[in-house]
Amino acid sequence: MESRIQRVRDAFASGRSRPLRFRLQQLEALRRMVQEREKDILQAIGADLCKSEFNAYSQEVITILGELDLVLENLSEWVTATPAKKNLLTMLDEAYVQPEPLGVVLIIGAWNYPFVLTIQPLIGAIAAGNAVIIKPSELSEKTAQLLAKLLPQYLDQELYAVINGGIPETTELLKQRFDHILYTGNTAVGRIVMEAAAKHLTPVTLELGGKSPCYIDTDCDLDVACRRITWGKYMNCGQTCIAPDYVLCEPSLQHQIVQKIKETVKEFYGENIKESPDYERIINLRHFKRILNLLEGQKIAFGGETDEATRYVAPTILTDVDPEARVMQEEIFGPILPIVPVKDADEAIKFINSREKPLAFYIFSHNDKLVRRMINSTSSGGVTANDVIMHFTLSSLPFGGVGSSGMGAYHGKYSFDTFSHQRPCLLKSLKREGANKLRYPPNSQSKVDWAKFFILKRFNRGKLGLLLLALLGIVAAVLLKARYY
Ligand SMILES: NC(=O)c1ccc[n+]([C@@H]2O[C@H](COP(=O)([O-])OP(=O)(O)OC[C@H]3O[C@@H](n4cnc5c(N)ncnc54)[C@H](O)[C@@H]3O)[C@@H](O)[C@H]2O)c1
Ligand SMILES: CCCCCCCCCCCCC/C=C/C=O
Repeated sequence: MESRIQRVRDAFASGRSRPLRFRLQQLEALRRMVQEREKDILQAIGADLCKSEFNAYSQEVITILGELDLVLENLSEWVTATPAKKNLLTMLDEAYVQPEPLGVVLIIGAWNYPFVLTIQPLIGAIAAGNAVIIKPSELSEKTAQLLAKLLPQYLDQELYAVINGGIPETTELLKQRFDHILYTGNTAVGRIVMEAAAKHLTPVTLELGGKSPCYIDTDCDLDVACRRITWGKYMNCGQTCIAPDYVLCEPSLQHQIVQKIKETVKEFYGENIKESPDYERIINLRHFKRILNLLEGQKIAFGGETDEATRYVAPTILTDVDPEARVMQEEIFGPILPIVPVKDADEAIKFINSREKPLAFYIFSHNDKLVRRMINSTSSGGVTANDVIMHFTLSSLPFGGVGSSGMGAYHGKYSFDTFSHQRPCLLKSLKREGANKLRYPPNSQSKVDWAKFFILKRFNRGKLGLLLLALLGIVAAVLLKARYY
C-alpha cells in the first residue's frame, strides 16, 4: 500500500498535475469516459442498487456531466491569482492570493450513489491540480470494479489511482499520510477517518449522515408537499443521505399526509410496487435487517411489507411515533417515514434543536416568514424549502454537513476551494529600504505613531502638522519634477 501511494506522491512531485492545460485534458478525458462508457456505468449502478438505467442516469450520470461542464468552463478563472487589497505600507508592492494544489488527496466513496459520490469529488481534486487516490465503497461492488477498470484507461495512471477494498484496506490506507481526505459515509466511520487524519494533521471533508427533519405546516399545499416528499423519501429505496428522515406536523395533518403519500406512491410505482422498475432495493442483508428492526412496535399506517429474498421494503409510513422510539434514534436510510406529531412550529424547532445537527432540513409552508424563521432558528448542513433534496443539484451551493452530519463542503467552485491551498503572496522590491527604518529597532513613540498612520490610518494630533508638511513637500516635489524636468 505504501509503495502505491509513494508512486502517486512521486507523480505529484513531478509537477505535471499543475498546469491548467493538463487539468483540462484530464477532465475532458473524464467526460469522454462518462460518454463513451455510459452503458457500462448505468449497468454497474443498476446491478449494485437494482436501479433502472433511467434512474441511474438522472440521479448520477447527469450530475457528473453537469459538474464537468461547469468546471471546464470556469477552471481558467478559478486558477487565476486574485489581487489582494493593500494598505499604505504595501501600496507599491504586489499582493495576491494564488490557489495551489494540496498534494495527494484521498477520496473514500459511499455505496448509495456509488458513481456520483466518488467522481464528483474526483472532478474537484483534479481541477485543483492534485494527485488522487480513490477508494470506492466495497458495498457497491460492480461500480467499484468498473471504476478500477475505466479510470486508468482514461486518466493519468500514476496521478490518479483506484484502490478497492473493504474495511481492512481502508484502515491500511488511513495509516498513510495524505494532504486532504474527503470521506463520504456514516458518522461513526467519519470519526475513525478524522482520528487517522489527525495523526498527520491532514485536513478532512466529512460528508456524513443524520436524521433530516421535514416540517409540514398547516398553511401549505399538502398535495404538492406530499408528492415531493414521496419522491425524495422513496427514491433509491430511501437510501439517500439527504432524504427526509421523518416528518414533524400538527396531529390534525397526519391522516391526510398518509392518504396523500399513499396515493402518490401508487401513482409513482403502480399497484404492484415490487414490479416497478423505478423502485429500488436495500443494498444488503445487514441494512435490510437493520431497517426491519426499526418497524418493531410501530404503528404502520401504510406499507410495511418486506421480502428478505429480494431485500424489498415497501414504502412505509409510521404515525404517532414516540420521539424516544428506536426509529427516531438512528438515521433510517431506508423507505420508512415516521410522523412525529408536534403542537406547532415552535415545538418543531425545539425538537430539531434538541438533537444532532442534521444534514438537511425541509420546511413546507406558504408562509415565507415562517420558512425563514424556522431556517434562522435551526441549523443543518443544508436546506430546501417546499421541496426536498434539490439543494444537492445546484453546484453554486456548497454541499456538506455541520456538527455530527459532517464538516467542509464541495460541489462546483466549492470543490476547487476544498482541494486548494489559498496561498497569500506579497512581492516587494529591494528598493525603498528607507521606509523600513520605521519597523527596525530601536522603536520609539514616533515610529509607533507612523505605524498607526500607515496601518491604522490614525494620526497623532501632535504630528499632524509634520505630516501635512511632509505631504506638501511630496506634492511640491512631484509638481517641480513635472514642470522643470
Ligand atoms: N453527506 C453525504 O454526501 C453522504 C452521501 C452518501 C451517504 N452518506 C452517509 O453515509 C452513510 C451510508 O453509507 P455507509 O456508511 O453505509 O457507507 P459504507 O459502509 O460504504 O462506508 C463508506 C466507506 O467507508 C469505508 N468504511 C466503512 N467502515 C469502515 C471502517 N470501520 N474503517 C475504515 N473505513 C470504513 C468503506 O470501505 C466505504 O468506502 C449514511 O449515514 C449516509 O447518510 C452521506
Ligand atoms: C428533470 C429532472 C431532474 C431531476 C434531478 C434529480 C436529481 C436527484 C439527485 C439525487 C442525488 C442524491 C445524492 C445523494 C447524496 C447522499 O446520499
